[in-house]
Amino acid sequence: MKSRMNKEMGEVGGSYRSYGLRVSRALLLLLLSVSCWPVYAVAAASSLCISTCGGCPCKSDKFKMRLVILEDSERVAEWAARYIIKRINDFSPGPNKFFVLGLPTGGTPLGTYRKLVQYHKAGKISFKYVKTFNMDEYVGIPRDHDQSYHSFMWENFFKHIDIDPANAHVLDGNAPNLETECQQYEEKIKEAGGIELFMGGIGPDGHIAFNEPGSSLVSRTRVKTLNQETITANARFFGNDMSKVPKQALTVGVGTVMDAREVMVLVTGSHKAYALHMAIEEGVNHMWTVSAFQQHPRTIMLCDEDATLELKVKTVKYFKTLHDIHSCLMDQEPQISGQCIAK
Ligand SMILES: N[C@@H]1[C@@H](O)[C@H](O)[C@@H](COP(=O)(O)O)O[C@@H]1O
Repeated sequence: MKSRMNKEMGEVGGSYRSYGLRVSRALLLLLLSVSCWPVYAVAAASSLCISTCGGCPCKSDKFKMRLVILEDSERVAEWAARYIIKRINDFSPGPNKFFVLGLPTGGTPLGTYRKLVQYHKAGKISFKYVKTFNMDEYVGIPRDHDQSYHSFMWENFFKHIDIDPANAHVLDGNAPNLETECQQYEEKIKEAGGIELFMGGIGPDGHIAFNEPGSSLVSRTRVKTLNQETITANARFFGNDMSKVPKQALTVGVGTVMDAREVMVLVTGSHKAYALHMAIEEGVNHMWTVSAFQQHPRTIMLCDEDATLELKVKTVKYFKTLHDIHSCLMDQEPQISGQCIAK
């Protein structure tokens, strides 16, 4: 009887509480709708403000995957370089606090490396207290081969900046024991404190690093046999002679990249458009390994207009609006196009 009374009292109390809750929720909504008005003016939808920021004033740094669309590859390179610089400088690295940066090779990040070198020469960024870990390396070609990823990184980036070569890590594709090399690479990343920002590129089949279609989405650094599409795509670097393209590589796993605190994937050109569609608009799928980053808490997919050709107009519009709002409200990234439309 007593317990029934208590229950009834509880229910009555509950209804008072839920009435109170409803009132405070209404007040909160009223407050949000007043303080969010610049966002509403742009987004024309209150749900956008709440789903992207978790509520105004949009200062949360927790995102789902973001897609930043810029006009062309030149702007992508500029944006990526400035973003890296901002992240390193905000981190304030020092002798006891190294910024750990993951890096890719390939044609796509070349422009970003060029810009980083320019900014370094202009005194805007130092790599003295930065440790880098590259994504991958071919197996079996000499380290000083002009197409090894060691040579690529040295020629295009490391030799132009003030990084201590001992802090610039690239997997050794000629190690006596390749499995041990891969295990030790994982340990070195851990010892360095994990990767703060991992920049990546993708192949036309949506692979990240050398995690070819069908790779496990929780894979770690390992030896990988390359598939025909990747060998064909990379033949351009070997005088278009497929027989000269290495057939195996060492690569960080999808899981290794997923462990990074932040990931930024560069995607440029119409030949990557289908991969971008699979990465953004379809579900997580090990046949398109880059799609795994839909489940990473802090991933930026940075692309040019050409790479969006296979996306729905609605998707492009949604992310473009979101990007403008974020750039403006977060003041967290470089403003390339300049104008903050929400202010
Ligand atoms: N292992 C590399 C990847 O890390 C790179 O992302 C991809 C795309 O290269 P590109 O940027 O030249 O298209 O090529 C290779 O497969």
